[in-house]
Order: sequence, then structure tokens, then C-alpha cells
Amino acid sequence: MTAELSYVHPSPESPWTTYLSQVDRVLPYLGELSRWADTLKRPKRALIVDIPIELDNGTIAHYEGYRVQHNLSRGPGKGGVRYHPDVTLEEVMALAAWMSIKNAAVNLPYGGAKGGIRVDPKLLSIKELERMTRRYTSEIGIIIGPQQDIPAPDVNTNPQIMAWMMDTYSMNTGATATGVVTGKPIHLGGSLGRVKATGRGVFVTGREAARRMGLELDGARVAVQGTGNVGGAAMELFAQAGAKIVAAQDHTGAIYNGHGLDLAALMPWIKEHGGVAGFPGGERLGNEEFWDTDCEIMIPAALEGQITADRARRLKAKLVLEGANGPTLPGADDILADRGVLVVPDVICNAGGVTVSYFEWVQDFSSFFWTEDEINLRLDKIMVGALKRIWEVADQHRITLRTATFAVACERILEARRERGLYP
Ligand SMILES: NC(=O)C1=CN([C@@H]2O[C@H](COP(=O)(O)OP(=O)(O)OC[C@H]3O[C@@H](n4cnc5c(N)ncnc54)[C@H](O)[C@@H]3O)[C@@H](O)[C@H]2O)C=CC1
Ligand SMILES: O=C(O)CCC(=O)C(=O)O
Repeated sequence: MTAELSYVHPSPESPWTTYLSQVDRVLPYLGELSRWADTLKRPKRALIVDIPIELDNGTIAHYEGYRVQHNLSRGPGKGGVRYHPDVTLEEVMALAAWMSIKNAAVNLPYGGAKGGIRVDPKLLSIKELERMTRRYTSEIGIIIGPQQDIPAPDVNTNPQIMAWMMDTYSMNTGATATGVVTGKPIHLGGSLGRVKATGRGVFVTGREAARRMGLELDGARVAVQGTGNVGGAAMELFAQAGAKIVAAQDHTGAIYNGHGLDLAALMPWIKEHGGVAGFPGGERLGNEEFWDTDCEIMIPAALEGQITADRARRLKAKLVLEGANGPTLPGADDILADRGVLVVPDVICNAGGVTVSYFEWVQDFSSFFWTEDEINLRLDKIMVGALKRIWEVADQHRITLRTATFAVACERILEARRERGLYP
């Protein structure tokens, strides 16, 4: 008998509720190990921190920060840090839990963790952003470390923020510790290929899924939500493979071009203007209309809970590639499965980022750095191998790729849990 968590009150649409229902679906496939499954339904450790900083105008602001370590059975915690005004403890718990599943699905020697600050970073100056990042790092410094828990970039965080985190942790501990975060700038122990790795993983899993479905990438129409690190890199790789990016949406709006958006013009536009809105090479599309786009492939690569039941009924795509974490609500998942739309779930589809983070961590420890070709080849091999195993389990039990990924990952996590035992 396991008591409910007293500190969360999730709504039916919260990411934590979505995650719990995904775990429930996998229980019939865990055999004896299901005895240990409650361990997946509660984070091992959740730290909430106050982050006071002095703003440029001399006033003091306080931000709420989190670092959650969901499961550490297979190794140190690993997962990104998000800066967003809607971040909550429950959201970070779900994101940390999905990291446990993802890391086990690609067989990395990590547990799952995630962090975040409830802030709109676009409202901060660069100096304020640095002060907030450094204070947050000091506050969570009691639970992170190269062998304990290794943060990385997520929404609205980037290599510069990772550099400040690495520097702050190193100053506080008295020695340069490049392995404390990944996604760093290259000359500070970062890895070639990390910036585009998540988008590359989305492409690799999409390429494999399309091959199995008999869907030609050359000429395929693709719609992408989110044009940041993940969506931007995925769009470029699909376009290089001959696909047409017909629609793109981000926080500034949505655009459409039936002949394919010209990425050579769009990407610099986004960089300069902060988003797709106003791009002259496409027609303006309503945010809701975006989900009705005629396309073969839909890539949600922004935030959670975007594919609702209603949108799942309307979606025209045959293949959904979850670049974002948790973009599809459980009810919508069922509708897509009933409609024969293939979903490559987040916990494998976007695992390319953490896989190259793992390569970065290994390179930092050995102080020996690989070429970008080596990294991309190894990434491809790991993603293809992991997806193949997941597909076998899906075929064996006639279950969705999401439940199959959870089955593979939960078995690995719970086996480690069982073997380690309960008592110190
Ligand atoms: N950065 C990474 O390595 C990884 C990121 N992810 C996930 O991918 C997703 C995107 O992350 P990044 O590309 O890193 O973030 P980013 O900060 O680089 O880009 C986020 C994108 O989402 C868009 N967006 C924000 N709010 C939106 C809204 N309400 N409607 C439409 N678009 C909106 C933004 O305009 C931007 O284009 C997140 O779910 C993240 O957790 C998953 C694995 C690794
Ligand atoms: O690179 C990492 O360690 C984690 C990336 C991440 O946050 C994610 O996969 O959602």
C-alpha cells in the first residue's frame, strides 16, 4: 500500500497525470517487476529553491526554482533545465520522470532528473539572466555534481547558461568540473553535435518509422510546432532529405507555404525576429488552423499537452514525431492509435539530445574529444538500435510504441531497483 503524494494535486491535464497514466498502461507487461512499480510514481528527491537576485533597476526579485531527481537506480540523475513562466513542481516532476524512461530506453547509465525556474527569461537583461542562473546553480549545488546529477539545456536555456552553471559549480567546489553539466560551449568541454542532437534524433527515428510505413521522405509534407533548438534542427534535416516543411508554428504565430518554406531564409528570420511571425515567404496561418495542415508528418517540438483529443481527431498526418516532451494527452493518444496514426513517442523520439549529452560527459571524463562524424554515427546507431528493440516489443504484445518504450525502460529501471535492494 503506497500513500498518495501530499505535495501535488495534479489536474486531469497536468503532465504528471499524463505520466502516471502512461505508467499504469505498462503494468500488465512488467510481470513480477510490477511489484516495484510504485517507485516510478514518486520522485526520489524534489528540491524547491528560492532565487533572490538584484535587478538592474536596483530592486530585489525572487524566483522559484526546482530540481527533481525522479529515479537514480541506473546511475546519476540526468536531464535539462527549463526557464519558463509556467514551470511548476508538478511539471518538473513529470519531465524528470520522462527522463528516467528516456535514459533507460536508450540504455544510458543514468537515472532521470529535471530542473526549472518559474520565470520569463525574455524579460531579463543578460546580466540578470546570469545572476539568476548562478544563484540557482548555487542553490541546487547540494544535489548536483558530475557523479550525482548532470543538468543540460531545455526550453529557453542554452550553451551560455550551461557555461555559467559549470563555472558557478566549479567555483563553489574549488575545481573545474566540466562534467557537471552538458550542452556547454565547445571550448569549455562541450561536444560537437550536441546543439543539433535532439533534432537529429527526431530525424533518425522519423526516417526509420517512415521506412517501416513505406512513406517516402522525398517530397513528404512536414508541419512543425516549435522552431527552437529541437524543431529548428529537425526541420533542416527533413528538408535535406527532400521533405517539404509546409507549416511552422511557434509562440509568435504560424505560417504556411504549400511548396515548402525556404529554410535558408526562414532560419535567419527567426533568429532576427524571435519567431516565424511576419515571415514574407509564407502565408499567415491561425494557431488552431495549424493543426489542420495537410501533411504526412507532424512534429510537435514546443511544449506539453499540445495534441488534445480534438486536435487528434483533426490531424491529417500519418506519422507524429514527438520532438517535445509530453506533447500528446493520453486521450489523444488513443484517438491517434484508433485512427492508425503512428506516434513515435517523446521518450525515444527526442532521446538524441541526452544521448549526445552522455557522449559529452564521457568525453569530459576522458579529456579526449571525438569528431562530429563520429558523434553523429554513434548517435544514429544507438537510436536505430533502441527503436528496433522497442518495435519488437510493440509487435510482440501488439501495443503502441509509447507503451512498448515504457515496457523496455521500466523493465530496465525496476530490474536495477530490485538488484540494488532497499536498505543501505
Ligand atoms: N533542447 C533539448 O536538447 C531537448 C528538448 N526537448 C524538448 O523539446 C521541446 C522544445 O525544446 P527546445 O527546442 O530546446 O526549446 P527552445 O527554447 O529552443 O524552443 C522552444 C520553441 O517552442 C516555441 N513555443 C513556446 N511556446 C509556444 C506555444 N505556446 N505555442 C507554440 N510554440 C511555442 C518557441 O517559440 C520555440 O520555437 C521541449 O518540450 C523540450 O523539453 C526534448 C529533448 C531534448
Ligand atoms: O541532454 C540532457 O541531459 C537532457 C535533455 C533533456 O532535458 C531532455 O531530453 O528532455
